[in-house]
Amino acid sequence: MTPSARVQAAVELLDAIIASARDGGPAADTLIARYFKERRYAGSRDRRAVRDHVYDAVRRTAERPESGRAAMIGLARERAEIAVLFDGSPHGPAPIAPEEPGAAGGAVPAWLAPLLANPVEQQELLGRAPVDLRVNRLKATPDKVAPLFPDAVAIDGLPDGLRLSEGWPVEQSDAWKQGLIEVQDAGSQLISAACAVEPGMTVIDLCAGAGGKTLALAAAMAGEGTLIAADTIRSRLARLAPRAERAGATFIETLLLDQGHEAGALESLNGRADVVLVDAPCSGTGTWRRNPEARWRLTPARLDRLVHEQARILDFAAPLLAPGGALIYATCALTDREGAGQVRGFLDRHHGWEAEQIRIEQGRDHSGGRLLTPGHDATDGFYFARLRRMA
Ligand SMILES: C[S@@+](CC[C@H](N)C(=O)[O-])C[C@H]1O[C@@H](n2cnc3c(N)ncnc32)[C@H](O)[C@@H]1O
Repeated sequence: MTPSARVQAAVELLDAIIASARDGGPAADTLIARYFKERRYAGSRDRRAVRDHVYDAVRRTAERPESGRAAMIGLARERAEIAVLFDGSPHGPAPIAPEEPGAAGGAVPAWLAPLLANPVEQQELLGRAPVDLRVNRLKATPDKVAPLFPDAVAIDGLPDGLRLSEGWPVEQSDAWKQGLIEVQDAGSQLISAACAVEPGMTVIDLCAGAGGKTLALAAAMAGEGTLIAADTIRSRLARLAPRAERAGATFIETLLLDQGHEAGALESLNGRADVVLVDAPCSGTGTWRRNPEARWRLTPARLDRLVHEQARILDFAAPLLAPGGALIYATCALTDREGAGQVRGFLDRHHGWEAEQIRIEQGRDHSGGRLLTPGHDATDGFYFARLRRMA
């Protein structure tokens, strides 16, 4: 592919990503993989260059653009080496007309910026994310794993954490294939640590997804006790089984919940859990480093729906706790409505509960919980709180 043809390919991909963001379709990574599957003539350097163009354009554009071409023209207006590739050559993009609009630059959509928690460094939400590993204590120790990754550096506050540079192909390593390590952002690892689970406990990961945090909880429990991973989406829970197998965490039980009827399926667990983790579905504002087009998907109406669902999940989680047990509420969103506001609402609705101090050094105290941000902590952004059911 010529350099101009790569820009045109980025324009076409951006059109698909914009439509998918508008219509709730697949993520950008999936669309890029599909695009190249149908274009076998593109070599690995072409693919990398097109992908870089696409993500550079997505990162610099806060609001969903009119078109892929507008998104790329916005980038070209900042980068002369891209602008010259709009040259009208075969397979390349047509020259940019003098008045032709380009997408405006920015980090956070205008409607959303005032809703982010005050300490959040908004410009830093779109930086490059490193690859963080968690050593799986069920199969390995940091001493055994660290020499396998000589470039890795330690992560403050996480004895089992190791950090590699962006794009490291961890899943091709023997250590990953053997289940000695998991790829897990340091923020997620800190949330699992804040759960403070111990061997022998009864623990419920209520929004387990494919089990990223469940596996960290399993390792902290040393494989002893009861660990239940629940979710409403069958395909997500199904992805946990092979991961648990690889990690040697076969004591995990899964529970598929019926959306809107969760309390019935959970009834037999009422009053039994020492720890319940609610890693709630959210706007994902803390993960834009990895999914920058997520900000093109979010709308005020979708945010309202998420806030309502988070409160509902907290309400059916509460009865599961034994007296003295802890409900950990976590969200990779950085809006106060999804974080501090949910905790305040929960404490207003439920008596006999208190927000506990979280004893980790990373992050900042924020309205009864803890805030992690890419700018302050070099992790994905999270808000989390520990709510104790008083004995
Ligand atoms: C932020 S993701 C969880 C990520 C996961 N804990 C991890 O560490 O990889 C939120 C999850 O909540 C699930 N979810 C949404 N509504 C739910 C509900 N009413 N009850 C349980 N899970 C729900 C979603 O399917 C999604 O998998």
